Amino acid sequence: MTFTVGHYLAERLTQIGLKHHFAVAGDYNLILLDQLLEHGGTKQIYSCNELNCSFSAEGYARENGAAAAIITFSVGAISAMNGIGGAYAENLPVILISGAPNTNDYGSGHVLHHTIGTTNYNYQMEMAKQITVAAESIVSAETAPAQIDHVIRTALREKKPAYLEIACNVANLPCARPGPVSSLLSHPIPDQESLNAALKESLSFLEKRNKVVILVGSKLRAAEALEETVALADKLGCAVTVMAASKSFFPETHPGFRGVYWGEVSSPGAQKLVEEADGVITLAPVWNDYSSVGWRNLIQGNNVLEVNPDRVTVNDRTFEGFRLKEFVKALTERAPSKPASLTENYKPVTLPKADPAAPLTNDEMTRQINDLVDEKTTLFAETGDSWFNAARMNLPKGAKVESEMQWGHIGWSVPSIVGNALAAPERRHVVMVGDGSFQLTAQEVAQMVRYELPVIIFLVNNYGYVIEIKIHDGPYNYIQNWDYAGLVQNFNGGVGGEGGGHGLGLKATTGAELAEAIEKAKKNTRGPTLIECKLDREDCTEALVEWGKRVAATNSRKPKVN
Ligand SMILES: C/C(NCc1cnc(C)nc1N)=C(/S)[C@H](O)COP(=O)(O)OP(=O)(O)O
Repeated sequence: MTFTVGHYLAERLTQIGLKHHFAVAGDYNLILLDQLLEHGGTKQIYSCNELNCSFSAEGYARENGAAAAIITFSVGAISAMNGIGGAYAENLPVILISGAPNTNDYGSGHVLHHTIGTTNYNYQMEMAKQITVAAESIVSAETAPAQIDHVIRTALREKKPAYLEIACNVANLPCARPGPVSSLLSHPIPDQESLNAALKESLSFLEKRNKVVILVGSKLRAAEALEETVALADKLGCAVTVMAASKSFFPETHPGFRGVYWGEVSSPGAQKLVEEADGVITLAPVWNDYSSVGWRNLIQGNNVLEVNPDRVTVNDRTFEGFRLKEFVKALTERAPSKPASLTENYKPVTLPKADPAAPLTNDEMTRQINDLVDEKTTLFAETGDSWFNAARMNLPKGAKVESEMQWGHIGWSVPSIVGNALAAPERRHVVMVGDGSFQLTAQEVAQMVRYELPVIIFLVNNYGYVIEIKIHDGPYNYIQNWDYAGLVQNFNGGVGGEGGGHGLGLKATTGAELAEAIEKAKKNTRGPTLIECKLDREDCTEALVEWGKRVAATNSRKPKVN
């Protein structure tokens, strides 16, 4: 078999640990898809559309560390760019690979199908450059190895998406074979002088502090320092809180864990603990308008040691030239013991069991889902009140929560969990998704049927966009109701249809019905189970109401008059 450009790409994707890649066919990428199939190092998984394809790749990268999505030029790529924007926002190295026009068409004056009808096809590359850390157009086999390596190496180092477009008549051209993958995985050697200076300044900061608290942020996983953070917490002996977007990034069974810090909607006691501390170590935080509750609760300033993936800021000095992981390890070696913030034992909030016969409530639904979560569960929390339901859950060690609180594209969770489930078949996959979000990407349940993924979907039917209603209500927040449970039968290929799928659709209007549905879901191991939880529209978390008021006030600030 001649080794081709497409085989080179396939070899590199396999070398960096991918076992799958995601694709939607189009005539610009068919020859490339053939090369990937011929190589066989990664299984080709198909999506219903390119938006879902990019989200499935993003979900795969959350578990596997990296992912690849292959789509067709323009009509496919521009859809996929939404999920790539999300991968950028969420610090996930997804390689977006687009088929591209035949090299003979460049500069020919030809108008090509699927394009915007001009003779310049560069617009896609220009768009991709805005949302990736590296972008290359492959029009020759000779330059392909260097371009492919550059894109993959940069994505892995920066933990951000990258972009390749490959001309459709180049994908099967003969190409040199790649060398060791180590050339793609190396990191710069840390600048020891800067690391020592940052350490010295940080130890001086800590020596002068009494009540020290760690606040774990959502870029900590991309910084690959979750274990190092536990070691730091053990050495300091202090309280540890997490931001909502980093829920599960620190073990909640750890003796120092003290809940979620989210300003005025924090776990009980967490706001006081963080805001009254005289020294807060923030690890890879993302401070945006949502995480700071409309800029009210920003933990920065003289009492903060801020440790970011590429920079440490403390005592009004800032240091760079080393990785967060290296700094945290060095700090742990010399950090003093600071147990003063651990005054009382942590009392996690547990929800009371409701009357099984009573109409289902948001609290009872959350309580039962929390009971379902075990050490091998990955729980996806879709944008909406599901964020707040996940934040208030108590997690066993090993449980994972996935959310998309920076990008916040509703519907992300359904395709994303497809990718995540393929990356970790040994784990249980559960998603909480509202009716509004589900309507954007519902068709990806069909891929759960196709690939026999036993995902448990809690479809939270509160009849509209409740988070938006709480922020700012209007007719635009109300949607057509679907028969969500009934939809699954269609994805099975119809009753007795040729689809032959094992999806299951159930409804729950009481606690008892929900408990029964969950037991059925646990037994349905060859396909998804969608449990439509019917809630009253007004039944949402108090945290959402309080947070929504504050965010609404921030959104309605008057323009500054100069
Ligand atoms: C419409 C929108 N956000 C605006 C929006 C619109 N379009 C995209 C792609 N992403 C977005 N976040 C949001 S959060 C809805 O409340 C989601 O509704 P639902 O899934 O039903 O959840 P809740 O009822 O819990 O809010």
